[in-house]
Amino acid sequence: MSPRITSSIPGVADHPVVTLGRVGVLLVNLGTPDSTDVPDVRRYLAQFLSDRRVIELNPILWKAILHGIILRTRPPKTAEAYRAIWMTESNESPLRHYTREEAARLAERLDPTGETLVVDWGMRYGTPSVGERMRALQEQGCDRILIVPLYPQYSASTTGTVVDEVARELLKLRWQPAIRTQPAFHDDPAYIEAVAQGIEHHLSTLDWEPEVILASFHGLPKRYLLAGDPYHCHCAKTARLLRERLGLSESAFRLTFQSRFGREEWLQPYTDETITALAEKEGVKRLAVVMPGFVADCVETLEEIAMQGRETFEEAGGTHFSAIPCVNDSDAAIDMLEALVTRELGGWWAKAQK
Ligand SMILES: C=CC1=C(C)c2cc3[nH]c(cc4nc(cc5[nH]c(cc1n2)c(C)c5CCC(=O)O)C(CCC(=O)O)=C4C)c(C)c3C=C
Ligand SMILES: [Fe+2]
Ligand SMILES: [Fe+2]
Repeated sequence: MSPRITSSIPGVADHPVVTLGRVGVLLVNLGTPDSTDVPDVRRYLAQFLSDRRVIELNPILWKAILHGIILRTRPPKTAEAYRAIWMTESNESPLRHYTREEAARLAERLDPTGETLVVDWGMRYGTPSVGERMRALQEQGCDRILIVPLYPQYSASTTGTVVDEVARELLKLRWQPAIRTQPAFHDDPAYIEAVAQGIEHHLSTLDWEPEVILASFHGLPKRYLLAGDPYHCHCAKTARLLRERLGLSESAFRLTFQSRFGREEWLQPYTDETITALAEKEGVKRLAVVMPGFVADCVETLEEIAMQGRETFEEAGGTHFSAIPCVNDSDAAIDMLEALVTRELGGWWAKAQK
């Protein structure tokens, strides 16, 4: 057990006593609306799509398009997609549900008493915010915080903006905690193993075998790749490592990109076009899709792929379709997080445990 350093300011009677010496781990995911009501979805999209790491356009022009067109037309459609996948029992989106469960299960594994290490979770957009959870960790005596953006592949539009937000929070503080950030884990054996095991397990529950498996990643404007974003390369490496681990050929396991937004060119090949072409041009009847870029199931996996993707495939002549669940809060996912986090904490946690 760690000896705690207790600090207070002599002579200032009402100064809070701060117990230091704990380590905080903050899992951060993208974000999600608080409900499926159109105003809540609009508020969430407004915050998300105002982020200049996400939309790299002339800010004045984009503000006019966002408020003049997008936030008038998109929220009802997005709200409908969320309604189709909402977890009614806990009244929340799957992304929030699984992110919270991952944090709870990781805490249980690492330090069930919370004596030396506290695991928490937050969202880059919407609630609970990154700043709110960082403050909560500090209030619990965490003077060292590991930030874990839950994106295996690095992109400025996801990982980068989480780190920006953490830095903005630090700007407000006189007494800052020490910060570490979890690097991309797109090629980490623990992550590849968790996804591969998820694929194998899911396929073993089907009474048919896919002819092709698509590894479908969230897309990104091609412009961002050309500007130096490593995301495309990270996705390609993940797909190759998974293909090798599963022992599949390049035509049986293919890399695609989903979730296009706007009119410009995004990373190719596109998932929806590939699904149609596989059925129509290659005569593929049995297709499975895995989405390794998402640690937790969300509107993009459950609605866009599991629902719309199936419809697209069946309309094009396919007969068997299955969307493979993300690692979510499975044992394999917690094994992966435990491996990543303990490695990244290194001496930090060892010190707290002394
Ligand atoms: C230009 C817009 C977008 C970029 C760039 C972008 C990058 C990006 N996003 C994810 C992960 C997720 N995105 C999700 C939803 C979502 N993404 C965009 C747009 C961009 N994403 C929108 C408009 C939406 C909202 C839904 C919709 O209207 O279609 C989600 C799901 C959130 C949930 O609550 O379920 C995730 C996760 C990555 C990994 C990424 C870049 C690599
Ligand atoms: Fe997105
Ligand atoms: Fe989408």
